Amino acid sequence: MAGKPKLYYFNGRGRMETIRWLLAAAGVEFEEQFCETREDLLKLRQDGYLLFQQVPMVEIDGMKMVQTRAILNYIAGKHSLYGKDLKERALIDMYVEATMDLNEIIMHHPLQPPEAKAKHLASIIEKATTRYFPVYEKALKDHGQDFLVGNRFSRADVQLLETILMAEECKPDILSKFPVLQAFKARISNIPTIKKFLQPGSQKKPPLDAKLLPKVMSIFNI
Ligand SMILES: N[C@@H](CCC(=O)N[C@@H](CS[C@H](CC=O)c1ccccc1)C(=O)NCC(=O)O)C(=O)O
Repeated sequence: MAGKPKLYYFNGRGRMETIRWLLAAAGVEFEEQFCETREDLLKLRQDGYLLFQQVPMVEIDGMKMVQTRAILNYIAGKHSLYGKDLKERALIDMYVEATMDLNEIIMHHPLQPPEAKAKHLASIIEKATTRYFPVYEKALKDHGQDFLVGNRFSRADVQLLETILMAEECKPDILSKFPVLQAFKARISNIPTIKKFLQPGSQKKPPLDAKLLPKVMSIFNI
């Protein structure tokens, strides 16, 4: 039996956070090795650990996996979080590609220059409340089931919850017009593996703060 997955990234959310969420939701314990400096990243490259010279990289089942979506797809498939057939997987893919689009905008907010922050925040709120959340609200309302797809817990539920919480960090009352999503958030947060991940002291990371920003910029030369 292979050991625990090992995650290589900086000590923050970025592109690795959704992978942490999915492993935690699946009840899979994992280890982390943090890139604290650019030298740490360069060493991983020199040691041939990074297929495209980038992180996230996850050592899992004898593989050194890179590319966030590929890693997420593997974990979801391995832990039966990817629907029961091709059509359920197609719907799950549509839902999670959209949550990752919104996540992408939110995760780059701390990297915006000060003069662009207000406009960028407004665009996050506008996209979340007009393009994305109405779709999930309607889907859950129309089928009246507990989960987004196939009346069964899947990565779509995990990734939507992660995105809802990130959006609430941007605007605490962002779900005020989405009562079904409010109930969904409470229900999925109560799933034991997720409830544990939401407890203080878990491997869930805080938002990228001003203190960490210079370190991220130097590690990745941005
Ligand atoms: N397709 C791939 C892309 C993976 C990727 O962009 N990795 C980056 C670090 S994450 C990024 C750092 C700043 O842009 C960040 C950090 C914080 C928030 C958002 C992104 C990297 O390794 N940059 C070194 C280089 O590209 O030379 C995948 O989905 O996995």
